[in-house]
Amino acid sequence: TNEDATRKTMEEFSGYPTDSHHSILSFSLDSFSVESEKLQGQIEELSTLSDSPAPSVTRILYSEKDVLARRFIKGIMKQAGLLVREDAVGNIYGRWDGSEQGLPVVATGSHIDAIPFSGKYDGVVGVLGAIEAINVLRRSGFQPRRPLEVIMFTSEEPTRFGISCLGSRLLAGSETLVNTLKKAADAQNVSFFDAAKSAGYNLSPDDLSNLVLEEGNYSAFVELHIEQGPLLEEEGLSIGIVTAIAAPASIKVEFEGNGGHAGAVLMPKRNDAGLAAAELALAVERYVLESGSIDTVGTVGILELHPGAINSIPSKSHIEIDVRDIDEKRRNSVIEKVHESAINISQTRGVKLSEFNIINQDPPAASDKSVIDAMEFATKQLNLSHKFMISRAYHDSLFMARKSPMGMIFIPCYKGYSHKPEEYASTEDISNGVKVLALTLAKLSLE
Ligand SMILES: NC(=O)N[C@@H](O)C(=O)O
Ligand SMILES: [Mn+2]
Ligand SMILES: [Mn+2]
Repeated sequence: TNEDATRKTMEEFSGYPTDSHHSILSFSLDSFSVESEKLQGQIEELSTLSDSPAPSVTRILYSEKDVLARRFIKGIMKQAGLLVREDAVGNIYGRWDGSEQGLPVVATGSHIDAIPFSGKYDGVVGVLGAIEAINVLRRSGFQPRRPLEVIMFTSEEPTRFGISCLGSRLLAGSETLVNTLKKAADAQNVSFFDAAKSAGYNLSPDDLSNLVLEEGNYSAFVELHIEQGPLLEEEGLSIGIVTAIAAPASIKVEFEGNGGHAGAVLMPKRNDAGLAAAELALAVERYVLESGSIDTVGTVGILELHPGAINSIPSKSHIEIDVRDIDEKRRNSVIEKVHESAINISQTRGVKLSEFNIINQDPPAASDKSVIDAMEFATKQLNLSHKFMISRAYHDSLFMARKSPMGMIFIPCYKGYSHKPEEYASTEDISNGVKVLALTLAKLSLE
């Protein structure tokens, strides 16, 4: 019965027979105390390591602020008694060894990089909250059987080199990515390897290939994250148990026309690369809306014109398109239509389609039943309201799912805001998330 399962877990949990279980049960969970003020202080302190003014946060991969933030995280991991190490690309690991050596590890983690002018909580709650979850378990006298590990992944955000989930993708193994990184450069034309070097990561392409995780290295991976949507708040629920992560794709497109004088060149004579980009952006919206499902979303987050002068017809345009859906086939058919459109637009407007490059086209990921069960068990033990839901944002979990049973825990955030300074999650909601994560890790560590 469920009662026996709970009693069995609590027995394993505390290592004491449960004939006097009443106090142990209440003790165990009651002793689950999150130092929420301290945690909030850490979130605030980390948010000051930013290249944009408060309340916004901007923290780009391998920037000076990123290096300071990494040092900050390693310090807090050490304070939590974790064994800290880093890999070649700067994924940072904090381990708490289990009572049984050599068993596959239960891991948790997220990211601390932040896109331009975003908020304090995206990713950060899943790193600082994970370290606090370890502290919660230590304070309650728990002893892990399988080792527990907190991971801070390098560059979940695609800001600097246009590649999302760079650190976790490499752990999942991607020779395509290794080859892409060999020639990758940022907007200032700094190469990936030079940027890494400037941050203290002296690595070679081989180092990247060698990062791939061995099968079975992790027995489970759980990521705590703000929902980045409004549902939990709207429905007054504390916890979201994520069952699947939508499939993201990103495309880079460039058009080239022959530009010219905004006054002197008459409309019939123009090959305007700017209008080509604008027309394609609207086509993205049209195809997404015509997909027949609310789950299909499309965004043109970058649209740049060259030379970028009011009185000069754009001779070049660069746009970046983000298309997502929980249904991979439906998403891919949108991408095909967008590609056809780009070709048609280039022909009708007499501009050259100089680039149509699909940077990534990732499959969706499903959470694993064993991890979902552990998250549901924890949420119920803590008497927290919850729902099962999908993640429309992508996360490092999308790639960890390729190497380990995966699950995610969502907490509500203010009006579902994210990727903007108004992003906010309450101390109470964060604490609930930390407790659910702690109990989930404990259960998975004993299994
Ligand atoms: N979680 C999150 O914000 N991930 C982003 O990088 C995204 O664009 O989904
Ligand atoms: Mn994000
Ligand atoms: Mn994130």
